[in-house]
Parts: sequence; structure tokens; C-alpha cells
Amino acid sequence: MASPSSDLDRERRKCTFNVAELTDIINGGREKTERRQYLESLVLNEPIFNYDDYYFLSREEKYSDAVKKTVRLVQVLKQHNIEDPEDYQTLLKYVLNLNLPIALHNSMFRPTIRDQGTDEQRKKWLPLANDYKIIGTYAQTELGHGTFIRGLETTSTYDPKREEFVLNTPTLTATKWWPGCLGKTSTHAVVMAQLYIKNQCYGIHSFIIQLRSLKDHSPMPGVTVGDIGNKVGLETNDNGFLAMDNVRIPRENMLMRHAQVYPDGTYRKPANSKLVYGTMVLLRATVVSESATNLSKAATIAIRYSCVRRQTEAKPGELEPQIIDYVTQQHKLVPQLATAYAFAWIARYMMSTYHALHADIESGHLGALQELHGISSGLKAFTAEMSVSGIEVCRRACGGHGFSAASGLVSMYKDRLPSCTYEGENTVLYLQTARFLLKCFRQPSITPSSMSYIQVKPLPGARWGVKSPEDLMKPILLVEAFEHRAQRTIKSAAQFLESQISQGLDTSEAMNRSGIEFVRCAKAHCYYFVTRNFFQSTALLKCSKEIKESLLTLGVVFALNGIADNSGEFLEDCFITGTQMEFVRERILYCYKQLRPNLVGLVDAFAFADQSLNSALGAYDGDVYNRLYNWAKRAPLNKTDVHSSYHKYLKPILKSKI
Ligand SMILES: CCCCC/C=C/C(=O)SCCNC(=O)CCNC(=O)[C@H](O)C(C)(C)COP(=O)(O)OP(=O)(O)OC[C@H]1O[C@@H](n2cnc3c(N)ncnc32)[C@H](O)[C@@H]1OP(=O)(O)O
Ligand SMILES: Cc1cc2nc3c(=O)[nH]c(=O)nc-3n(C[C@H](O)[C@H](O)[C@H](O)COP(=O)(O)OP(=O)(O)OC[C@H]3O[C@@H](n4cnc5c(N)ncnc54)[C@H](O)[C@@H]3O)c2cc1C
Repeated sequence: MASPSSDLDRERRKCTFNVAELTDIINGGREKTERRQYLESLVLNEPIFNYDDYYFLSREEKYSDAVKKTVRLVQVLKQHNIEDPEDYQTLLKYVLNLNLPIALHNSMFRPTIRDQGTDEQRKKWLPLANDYKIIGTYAQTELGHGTFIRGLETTSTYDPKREEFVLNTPTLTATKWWPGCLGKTSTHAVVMAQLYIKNQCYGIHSFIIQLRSLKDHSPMPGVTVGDIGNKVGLETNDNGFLAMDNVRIPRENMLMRHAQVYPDGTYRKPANSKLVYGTMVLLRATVVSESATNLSKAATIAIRYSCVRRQTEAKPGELEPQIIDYVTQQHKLVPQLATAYAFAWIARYMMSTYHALHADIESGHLGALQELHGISSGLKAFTAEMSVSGIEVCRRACGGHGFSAASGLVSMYKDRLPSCTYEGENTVLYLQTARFLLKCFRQPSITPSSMSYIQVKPLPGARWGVKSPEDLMKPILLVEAFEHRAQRTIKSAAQFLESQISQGLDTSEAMNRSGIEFVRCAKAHCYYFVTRNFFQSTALLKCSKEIKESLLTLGVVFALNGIADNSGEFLEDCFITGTQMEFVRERILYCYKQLRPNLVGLVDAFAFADQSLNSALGAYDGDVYNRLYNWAKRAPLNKTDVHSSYHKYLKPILKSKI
């Protein structure tokens, strides 16, 4: 048997491009790579951040271990004056492969105060939060409502006499349920509640409440708080519940940047009622980046493993082949690698668009609200869905060892599963994107330039201009196919809605009956958006010819598999012919062959530290079997040769007369 590490060495010698150059491109430049390496050096060398036996821990041990790591991380950040949120994100992406009990503090609590708080409120709360003197979460979802925010039952009633709000969870279903880090960690929360003044409801607003004493961490009076129990994944996160019984907070604790309640109870409404939803939009944009990162990790593990795993005697007397050389294995993994790169590029687009439109919104240009909501909703759902499915494809492609916790793919899959649900359940978000697409379809004047393609009505009888398999390497033809499909499905969704209304259904029932068409056109739009962005971004890169060629070929793989996996949508109106579908299948094989020498180089370029992957299958040196065996020997069950259950239970029956 060839030695696993020699297999990977040989793979690395095959690579046709400079891996470090591609790493810089992925990171956003040489400086960013150096900054990342510096941040990694601060943490990766600390024994406390060792994850070797993490998979053996119980849920409670995992949570406690994560709190320990969190405290040390905060100390490191303070010691080295690391305050830039981007640095924190870099550490999360590339170093810490855990969901920390300060996840919501940094991802939602602080941003909500920053974006929804007045200058005075920022001055009061942000220094405490930035210095981790308080730890917060974002408590919106309740036992009875997650999607329908306007249906939330928690109330915040203004008492003008004492200039206070009184918060209550009036029913069991009003109990806040799921918020991350709520159960045991957070001392404060932004609570989303229905504002009541003189018995009139003004809808959802955000309020800061203290959950726990800063002296002994015990729950505050009127606060019942705890962990919601074991979940599929995210075991380090104490997702919790919160019930409030007449919890009084000062008037100043309502975040009042957009809406105000004056001491006498006068209410000033926000310029737009959706401004209070702003933090969710930021998180949806962040989910796009997380989806890219996790699929990149999964592809790294599975491709490295597939280069060291040899199986089945292809030709008598010869070495068993590397499983990466089975085309069926390439057909599992190369599309995931292509998707990982496509998502890395769209994540950069999403975050830059978020910051640009958020700045517009901050300057009062509220028209950008809907555009940002429309774009972020779809991309969150699309990338989360494909990333989670892709991680499972990578796990399954590793055979039996893919089922071992030591693969790193099992916990990754379990931890990424909820990304299709939190921050907006995927279907609900697709419907929101579709709502915006149809608005653009009907009202060209509100259509942002990024969606101007919607105005172009596809010519009846339009046909794909592909004449040969070689044509399929031309981005313009690939983008044309996805653009046509998106235009057609948006138009068809609009027509379907009209047909429902013309049959006499009221708008909400007609919208409901059109829901499947809406989701279909939202997905088609996202596929087009990601494909177009991939080729546009790659074309602009200043890099070696070899890197550009590999990235373009990955883009072709992403696009062609998108067509092959959804062929019905392209054949439905005869835009694509059967012959052209044969070209697609032939070209997919061609691309796999072209990419084969560079597969390890393309995953090495992500430059995930072994500690961050925490995988016996995906370590840089490929020493799979030793890692698996040594890890198994450390399993708690192997502390003794004979387990105590033998003496307690097994021995009597084994001694009994047969
Ligand atoms: C490490 C792990 C971290 C995980 C942390 C997880 C945190 C969480 O999960 S926080 C909780 C997340 N929860 C959600 O995302 C709830 C999802 N539901 C919603 O966002 C809303 O309920 C809705 C969008 C589904 C509906 O909102 P609603 O107020 O009922 O709006 P209408 O349906 O009446 O009208 C839609 C209308 O409003 C516009 N709009 C909706 N949301 C936004 C927004 N965020 N920004 C801007 N505009 C928004 C939408 O465009 C429609 O406009 P029109 O078409 O002009 O009516
Ligand atoms: C791991 C995890 C972490 C979370 N962290 C937080 C947090 O920190 N803070 C917080 O506030 N919340 C948090 N949540 C809650 C999360 O935001 C909600 O679970 C999510 O918004 C979905 O709402 P729901 O659970 O009520 O599902 P539901 O809305 O009940 O969805 C159930 C089904 O109904 C369908 N459905 C619902 N409404 C519609 C509709 N209008 N049209 C069509 N179909 C519909 C959905 O598509 C879905 O298939 C977290 C959840 C998880 C799993």
C-alpha cells in the first residue's frame, strides 16, 4: 500500500499553479493572508484551543469547554487589542471550529445596539458589550412563533408614571425559545416585543433587558431562563428559553434610533417599520459567508481523503487506485469544490452589497431596504441549502470513515443543518425574494441594476447558442442559459399568480397557491446571480493564467452541473436541446479531467489549519490511519479493556448454563 502522505505529496507536485497566490486571492490579498496568519498564530499555539478529544465530550462538557475557550479567546483579543469585527470573523472562520457562547453577542446583540440604538444608547451599552462586561443575545423567536414576527406575543407596556416598560410573556407560547447563548451564558438580551402604550399596540420593537445578576449570574427578578435541551447539533451553544413576569426596564432601554417613546408616552413611528428587522438582514448576509467556509472545509477533508484512500483492484497486480480517480467520486466532490468557490465569491459580493446598501439606509435612502432584503433572503436560503447538502455529499463520499466523529464531517453537518432554518426559514425567505422579483417584473422603475435582467422579456422560441461541447467553456453562453431560465420562471410565476386571481381567489390565497412557482423562480434567480457573479469576479482577478484557467473550469463545473441537475427547467421550453444536454454531460467529464491534477492544490489554497478542520481524514499530511487508530484508542470506552458493564450485567448471563 502506498503511504498516504506520499500520495498527497505526489498530488501537490502535480499542481500547475502557485497555491499561495490562490490563498491570497481567497483571503482578499496578501495583507489579508498575513493578518489571518497572525491571528491564527495567536490562538492555534494555545493548548486550550486543542480539540483532539472534543468528539468524546458530553453535551455539558462541550458547553463548559466552549465557555473556557471563549474566556481565553476574549483575553487574547484584549491582550492584542484586537477589536476589528473582521478579525473576529477571521478567527471564527479559520481557527475556532466551534459555535461559541458569545456567538450571538457579537453577531446580533452588539450590531442591534449599533444599528437600532441612539447615540446615547450606543455610548452606554457598546463599551460594556465591546469589553465583554456584559454578554448579550437576540431574543425574538417564541415557542409559538418564529417566522411570523408580527405574531409575536411578548409584550412591552409603557408606564408613563414611572417612565418604564413592563415586559411580559403572557402565554406559554410567548416564551422566548431558541435564542442562542440565552440559556446559561448571556447576562442581557435584546428582546423583540409588541409595544403597547395606553392599550394601543404599535408593533414589534427592540428592548434591552438584563437576564442575570452581574454579581452571581442568578436570574433577575421576574426572569425565568434556561437551556432548551439537547439538539441535533450546535451542542456548545446554550440555546435557551426566557419567560418574563412583569419585568420592569427604564424607558431608555427601548432602542430608539428609528422609533421613539417620549416620557409622556407619545410615540413617534419609524420611517419604515422594517428597520427593526435590520439585524436579521445582516445575519442572512453572514450566513452566505459561513456557508462558503463550511463547504470549503468539507471539500478539503473529502478531497484530501479521496487522494489517500485506495480501494478495489482496478487491474490485477496493480496498486489499488486512489478513490479520487473513480469518475463517480469526482462527480460527487468536484461540484462541491466548484460550489465552495462560487459561494466564496458571492459571499464577498453579499457583504460588500450589504455594507453599501446599509450605508444608504443609514443615510435615509430607505428604498435600499427592500433590495437588500430581496437579495439577502434568497442568497441566504440558496447557499445554506446547497452548503448543507454538499457537506453531506462530502461526508458520504468518505465511506465508513465518513460516519466517524473523527472525520469532522459529522459535527460539521449537524452544526450547519440549522442554517436552513435560523435567520429565516429557507422557504419563507425564498418567498420573500420572489415577492421582490415579481415587484421588479411589474415595476421596472424600482428594479435595481443588479436585477435589470428581469425587464428583458425572453424571446419566444429563443434557443441556446451552443453549437459544440467547446462552446460550453464560454461563460457568456452559460450565463445566458441561467438568465433565460430565471426570466422565464419569474414571468411564469407572475402569470400563474394572475391566473389564480383571475379565477376569483383573493390575493393572499392566490399568493399561497402560487408559492411553489415563487420558490422555483427565486431559486432560478439565485442560481443565475451566483453563476453570473462567479464568472464576472473571476474575469476581474489579476492572477496567473493557470489559476484563472482552474477557476474558470470550476465555474463551468458549477454551471453545467446546475443545468444537468435541473435539466427539466432548461428543456421545458426547448431552450436547450437533447443534443446540447449530451454536450453538457460530455463537458462535465472533460472538466473533471482538466481539474484532476489541481484538486489538492485547490483545497490547500483555502489553507485551513488541521486544528480548524479537526479531522482525521482531512489533515494536511494525509496520515489518516494513524490518526483514526490513535483517536479511537483514546475513546472513553477504551479506558479499560473490560468495561464495567461486563461485571454489572453481562457476566451473569455469560456464566449461565447454555
Ligand atoms: C451561529 C448561529 C447563529 C444563529 C442565530 C439565529 C438567529 C435567529 O434566527 S434570529 C430570528 C430570525 N427570524 C426570522 O428571520 C423570522 C423570519 N420572518 C420574517 O423576517 C418576517 O416575518 C417576514 C419577512 C417573513 C414577514 O414579515 P412581515 O412583517 O409579516 O412582512 P409582510 O409579509 O407583512 O410584508 C412583507 C413586506 O415587508 C418587506 N420586508 C420584510 N422583511 C423585511 C426586511 N427584513 N427588510 C426590509 N423589508 C422587509 C418585504 O419586502 C415586503 O415588502 P412589500 O412587498 O413591499 O410589501
Ligand atoms: C439552531 C437555532 C438557533 C436559533 N437562534 C435564534 C436566535 O438566536 N434568536 C432567535 O430569535 N431565534 C433563533 N432561532 C429561531 C429561528 O429563527 C426560527 O426557528 C426560524 O425563524 C423558523 O421559525 P419557526 O421555528 O417558527 O418555524 P416555522 O415558521 O413554524 O416553520 C415551519 C414550517 O412552516 C413553513 N412556513 C412557516 N411560515 C410560512 C409561510 N408564511 N409561508 C410558507 N411556509 C411557511 C416553513 O417553511 C417551515 O417548513 C434559532 C433556531 C435554531 C434552530
